Amino acid sequence: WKDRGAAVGMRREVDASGRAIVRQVKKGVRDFSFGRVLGEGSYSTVYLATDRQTLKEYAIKVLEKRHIIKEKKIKYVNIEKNTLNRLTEHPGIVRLYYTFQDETSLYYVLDLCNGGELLGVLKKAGTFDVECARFYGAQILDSIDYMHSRGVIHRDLKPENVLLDDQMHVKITDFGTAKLLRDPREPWEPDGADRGVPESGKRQGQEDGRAASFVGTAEYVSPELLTHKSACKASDLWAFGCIIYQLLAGRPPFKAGSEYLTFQKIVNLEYEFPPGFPPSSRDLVERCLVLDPARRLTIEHIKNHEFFQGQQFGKTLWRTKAPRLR
Ligand SMILES: NC(=O)c1nn(CC2CCNCC2)c2c1CCc1cnc(N=C3C=CCC=C3)nc1-2
Repeated sequence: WKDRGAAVGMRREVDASGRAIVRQVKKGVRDFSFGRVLGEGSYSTVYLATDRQTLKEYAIKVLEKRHIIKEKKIKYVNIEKNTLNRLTEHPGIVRLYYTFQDETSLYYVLDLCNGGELLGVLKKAGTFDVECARFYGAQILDSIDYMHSRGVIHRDLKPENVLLDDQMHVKITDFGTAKLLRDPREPWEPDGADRGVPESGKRQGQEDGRAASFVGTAEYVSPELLTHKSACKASDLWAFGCIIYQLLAGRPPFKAGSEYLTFQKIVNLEYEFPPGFPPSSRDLVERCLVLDPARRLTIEHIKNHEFFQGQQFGKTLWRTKAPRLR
């Protein structure tokens, strides 16, 4: 597990002859003071942390080596690190600054998102109006567009994994479930290879004894993942449709008393719009929540949909002030 980020710190020291020197050093756990826990996964804990030298605050994800090895999760740890290393230049993706390790743990030093989860903000507001849903929808879509252009399928997009920074702008996180395409231009892996059960995923056995495939969070899982056991870029756009619906309705479109019943609703496309759901938003959701991934709206079609009329994407979008949440 090669650490990332060459010597990134500068440390003032005095050499043997008493001369002041500046030495380039790798950051390590001693360079940070750790604060409260921001979140816990089945094999990682994320802490608020402050760089003792620069006083800059970060989120540091700590993974326990012994547990990762015992649970055979080394592959997913590397998928997350390789994914974050591919996604370095976008304002809507949590940035990985550097990694280091000690004898017991691996450390990822990441952007801190003080605004918490989009889900928490939505729960407080109840529902978003169209202006807010359009702004947050645009930032999420712009981030998905960048991920896909870099050959990354997130596979577990949901409001809990959409964080907010100090400006209440989107920062997408948790790439332990991601799929890295060998060729970024492909919508999926040609050989359909898609195996693995990372942190927030569930293991789905295969009747024919084939290796288990990854399934994300029940409410946002795409029908193709449930029926064909493989994800493609359009699977993230299914989740996008679920998120837009949830921002405006205050609840996800597919939710039942158990995961199995939720999966049934998804594969049968069993959902309704609440009264008063805005018509152009309804049309967009209906064109994303299409069972056949090949017939789902593409990112370009979504950007040109009436719902996003007048909405800027790219650099302008990220310079726009977040709308006030009513
Ligand atoms: N799994 C991760 O990589 C991760 N997990 N968290 C905290 C989770 C809490 C539950 N919902 C999903 C996120 C983070 C990160 C990335 C890096 C990261 C950066 N900032 C925050 N900030 C938070 C602030 C308040 C509440 C929750 C998170 N959190 C994280």
